[in-house]
Amino acid sequence: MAVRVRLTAALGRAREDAAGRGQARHPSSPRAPRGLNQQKGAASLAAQHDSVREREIREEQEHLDGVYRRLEEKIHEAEFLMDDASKRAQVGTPGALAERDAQVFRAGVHLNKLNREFEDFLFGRIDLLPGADAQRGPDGAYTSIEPAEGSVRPDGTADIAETLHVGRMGVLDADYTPLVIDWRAPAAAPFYRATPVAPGRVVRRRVIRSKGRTVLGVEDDLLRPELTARLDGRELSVIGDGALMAALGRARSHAMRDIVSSIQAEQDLVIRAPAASVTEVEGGPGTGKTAVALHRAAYLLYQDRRRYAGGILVVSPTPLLVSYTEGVLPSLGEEGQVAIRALGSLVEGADAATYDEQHVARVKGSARMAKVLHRAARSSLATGEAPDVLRVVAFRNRVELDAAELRHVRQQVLSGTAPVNLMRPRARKFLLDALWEKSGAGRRYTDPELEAEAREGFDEDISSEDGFVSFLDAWWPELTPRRVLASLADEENLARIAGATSRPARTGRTAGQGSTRTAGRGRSRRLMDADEAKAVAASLRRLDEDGQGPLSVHDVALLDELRVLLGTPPKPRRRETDTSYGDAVWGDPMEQLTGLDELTTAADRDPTSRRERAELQAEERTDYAHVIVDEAQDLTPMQWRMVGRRGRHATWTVVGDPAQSSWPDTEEAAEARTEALGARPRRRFELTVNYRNPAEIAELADRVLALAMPGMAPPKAVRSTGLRPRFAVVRGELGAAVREEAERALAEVDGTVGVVVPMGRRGEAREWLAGLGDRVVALGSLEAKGLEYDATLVVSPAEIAGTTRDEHGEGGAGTTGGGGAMAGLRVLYVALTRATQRLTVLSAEPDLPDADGVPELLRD
Ligand SMILES: Nc1ncnc2c1ncn2[C@@H]1O[C@H](COP(=O)(O)OP(=O)(O)OP(=O)(O)O)[C@@H](O)[C@H]1O
Repeated sequence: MAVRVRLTAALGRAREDAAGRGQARHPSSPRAPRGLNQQKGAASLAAQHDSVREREIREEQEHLDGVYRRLEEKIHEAEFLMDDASKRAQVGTPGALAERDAQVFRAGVHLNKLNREFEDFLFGRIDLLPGADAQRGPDGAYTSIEPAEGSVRPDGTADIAETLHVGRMGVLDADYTPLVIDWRAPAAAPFYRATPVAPGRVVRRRVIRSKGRTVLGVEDDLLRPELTARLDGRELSVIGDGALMAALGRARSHAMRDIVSSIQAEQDLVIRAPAASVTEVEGGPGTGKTAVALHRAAYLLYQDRRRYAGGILVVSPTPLLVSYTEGVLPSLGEEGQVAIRALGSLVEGADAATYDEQHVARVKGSARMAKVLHRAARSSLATGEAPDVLRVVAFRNRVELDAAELRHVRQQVLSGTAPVNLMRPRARKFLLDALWEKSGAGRRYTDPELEAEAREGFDEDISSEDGFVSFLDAWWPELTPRRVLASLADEENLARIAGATSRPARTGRTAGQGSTRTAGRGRSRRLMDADEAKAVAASLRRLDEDGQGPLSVHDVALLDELRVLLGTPPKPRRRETDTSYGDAVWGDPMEQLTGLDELTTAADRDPTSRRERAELQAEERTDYAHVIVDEAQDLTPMQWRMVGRRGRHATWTVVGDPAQSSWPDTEEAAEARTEALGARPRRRFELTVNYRNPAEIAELADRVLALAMPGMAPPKAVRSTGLRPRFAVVRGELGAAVREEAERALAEVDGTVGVVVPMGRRGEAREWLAGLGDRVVALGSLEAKGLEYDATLVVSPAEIAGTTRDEHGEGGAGTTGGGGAMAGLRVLYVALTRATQRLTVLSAEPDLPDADGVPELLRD
């Protein structure tokens, strides 16, 4: 007989083993001191539990064995298809080759998927009441969300009508009954969405833990605890402590895991939101924004592979976050069509990981830089190297344009709006006009037709003169973004272009508005003050005059802006028609195949299409079908412009948390974001539960939130560990104290330890921690974004927040006052919310710790 115990109505869950392991989370069933008889009773109950648990695991194992038998059949089928396809290749007619290519491709994709060893291929199950109608969907499951009338009898009993197993991909039995439903299929939605308040047809939700082909355990949630439900005549049993808590309690590694088996209802709504226009998601630290964004990418590909063949771009703030998250999509069975890029790597050839000092970053990221670069692009032609006289021979006479005349011609050319490099034909034409005028030849003709003929000859003669061609090359050279950026390392040049004076420049929106005057005329509107120009120019001296050298993350957005301002020769646009097979459109079919390198497709043998495909890939790097922006609160206006260009025709998912923004000028960034996303309609979602931090850590972080964003509601921490944050004070040398606390944290947790230091101390911190192993990492405060560790050591909150004087170059976050001070507190908030288990705060003198070591900023 199955054992069934009802637990709190509030939780709406029942646990078979409430007498034992489940009690810590269910205060309504406290562990009472037990007498001997009670203990005996408990022992026999426990034995029963164990046998029910074993039986349930055995049943799931049988199901999993059946699934693998079916998968093996499919693998044999795929191998047969591959074999057959390679024989067709020997026939050699174009029709046979095309057919073979399609077959190779389909079989390869299939084989590749099936061969992938998922740790938990099958992870879920739902037991359902009969549906309100008897309709079945394409995956063989009933489509109705609501139960049929009368499915629950008046005495509170009901029969389970359908059991669905949920996994990483769908598997149908030979007779088309669903053995496993893909987690993204509509039929799997109730697995994530059902709650005790709105259970729909779901009576029991089960998470199955397996490794390879072995089922290790099951965890159940009872969604309708008031029912006595039977499956095949036997009462439904309920096992385990709950999958979510089990997942959250696991030690962390340096790679994010997928959450496919425990996605929560509010997260599922975001993942499955229709991809129309812009989906905006806000939520505090640890609410699963990054996880949800990545699962959404997998969901969108599943829903509409053809549409998203144009690529999905995930924009991440740092390379660290890219490498932390990049395993999630492959674990969900999706690779190839999703590019995860750090902001510093969005431009081809750039791979920036260096950070500018905050006051420099603030100027480089600001929208006024667009104006500065516009002027720079146009004034870069007028360098000292440009020739200042043009001499040609026309009608056997010498014709000459002097410096003033050439300047006039350049201004005329630049009055157009095209990108500078694309104005070269216009420059050529205006030069010829000026030479014709100067030669006086036009005045000799009264007949316009004759004049036009003579002019045509004149243009041809002059244009083919070597002297004219080399003049044009030197006078209107092709400019590269890197070179123009490097030209701003010259402080005088930058100050002139930016109209810099010693008076402070107006920041934000107003700074660049209203003026049409150009730097070339020397009366330009002021876009920077003298100090700003000096600091920005100095930061660019890392580059040589060709712009080669280490770029900062903020330089990359400037390069992208210049790329557009300067222009590149247009490429022929074409869509990916020659790589489509049947219903699906894919990148390169051969990339999907496993162990089949010896086979080539007809497309591969054709050099033209190979080139076209390479061009297509290059083109796709700047134009995606869907753009996902993670940590969106941190994009500067210039970065929004850069990202916006990559999704001009895209749908968007934008996730972020204003309370974690390290950008001081939030209004300016909001405007840039609006501009990047255009007038597309927005759909907003909020995530409210913090899955990362235990309540004890969240509570401390909330104090900083109250300072940084007064009135903002923090997310609710889902669990509590009873471990309060530790406060320590540096007594001697900072490095020794950091090392000691890091060692202590390493001893306390099994997984990772993150040591968050002010940006300027990154280098030192790595040395302090040398030799402690790869479980511990040192991070600058801005690098901690999005990451998490089992234990975190936060070093000098005041210095991280920038509330102390910055003596370390890149140091504190908010040294520029006003918005900068608030931004600094938000950076501290990020640092304090990285720990999944333990947090230590190490204070130095500027933190003004009290007798308990609690720094001033973190006191109540
Ligand atoms: N439904 C879930 N089941 C299991 N784990 C979850 C779930 N949702 C989130 N998590 C875990 O919570 C942690 C935080 O998730 P994530 O990093 O996506 O949050 P975030 O909102 O992006 O945080 P931040 O804003 O601080 O970067 C991760 O370890 C993630 O795996």
